[in-house]
Amino acid sequence: MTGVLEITDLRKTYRSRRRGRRQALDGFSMSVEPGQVHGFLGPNGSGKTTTLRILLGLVAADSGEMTVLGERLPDALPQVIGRVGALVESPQFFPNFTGRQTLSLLATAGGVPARRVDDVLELVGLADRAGDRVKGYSLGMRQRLAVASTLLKQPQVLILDEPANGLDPSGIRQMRELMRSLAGAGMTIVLSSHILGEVQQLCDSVTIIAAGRRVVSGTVAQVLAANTADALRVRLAREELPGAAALLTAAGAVVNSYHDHLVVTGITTPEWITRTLAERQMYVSELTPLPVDLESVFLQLTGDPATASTTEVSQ
Ligand SMILES: Nc1ncnc2c1ncn2[C@@H]1O[C@H](COP(=O)(O)OP(=O)(O)OP(=O)(O)O)[C@@H](O)[C@H]1O
Repeated sequence: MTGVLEITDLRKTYRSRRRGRRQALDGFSMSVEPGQVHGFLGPNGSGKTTTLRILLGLVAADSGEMTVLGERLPDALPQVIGRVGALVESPQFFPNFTGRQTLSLLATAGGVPARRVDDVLELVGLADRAGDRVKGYSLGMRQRLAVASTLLKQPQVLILDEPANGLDPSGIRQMRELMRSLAGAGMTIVLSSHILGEVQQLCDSVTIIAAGRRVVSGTVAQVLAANTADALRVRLAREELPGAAALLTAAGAVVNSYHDHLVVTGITTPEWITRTLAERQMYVSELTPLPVDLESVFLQLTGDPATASTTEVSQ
């Protein structure tokens, strides 16, 4: 075990009288190298939050091994927790406190020197608004205040569950810049997210989980390269799409139909498509290789229907 964070064969089953037995983690493993921004991705209910809660000692695993910064968890949690910042549940702030008062209170409670408050306000870009009450903050500012609260103790590892959830594009960009500057300063960041385009832009490496098991992990470039599907977008007159889809499918291609085009995979020679359709007097108006992105890889590997509709719209 060499990474900053190592998880091996983690298992967890929830048992409740009302909901019965639910296996949240089924032999899940994950590894994060130092100084990386690591995206932890999976469909709803795949086990992300359970993993993060187990790491932080909020829930007990049934079995498996975990280390953070070389310390074995959960036994060494008291030794390591001071070096780990985490945001797994949205923190509640007093609305009438200012940002600075909020952090000062947390610094005092955590035995952190008061001068650190201004440092973290600067780091998260809230120094100018530190004297304003939290109730006047945007959601993005509150999220950055929450991240600031985890930075007070100068952690080496930051664990964030959906840090960009609910943010508008400018809030997402500010959060991305914050993550980049923290990683640039040497921090290792693990973040779960559903915003796959954002993860692709921000993260160095990813782990994708589905049904409590790891389905893929590696650098973003490796994951994309290993899952390139050679997909081609084929456009024809709309009324010809159903006939063309049937013809290409019968000839051995894998075809997905969209309202104004087809996506064809499993074919390495685009000329074959043009010829096969032209022989039936169907003429292609566009034939374009589709760039593979993390969203399509995620969909392909997890079969997540929630993401499928997003993929369809964006093609
Ligand atoms: N306290 C609990 N009691 C019973 N079942 C639970 C509990 N917490 C989670 N589960 C179940 O465990 C599975 C994994 O849930 P988890 O919250 O870890 O997934 P997730 O990947 O974080 O999902 P989301 O993206 O929706 O937050 C789900 O089937 C969920 O219903």
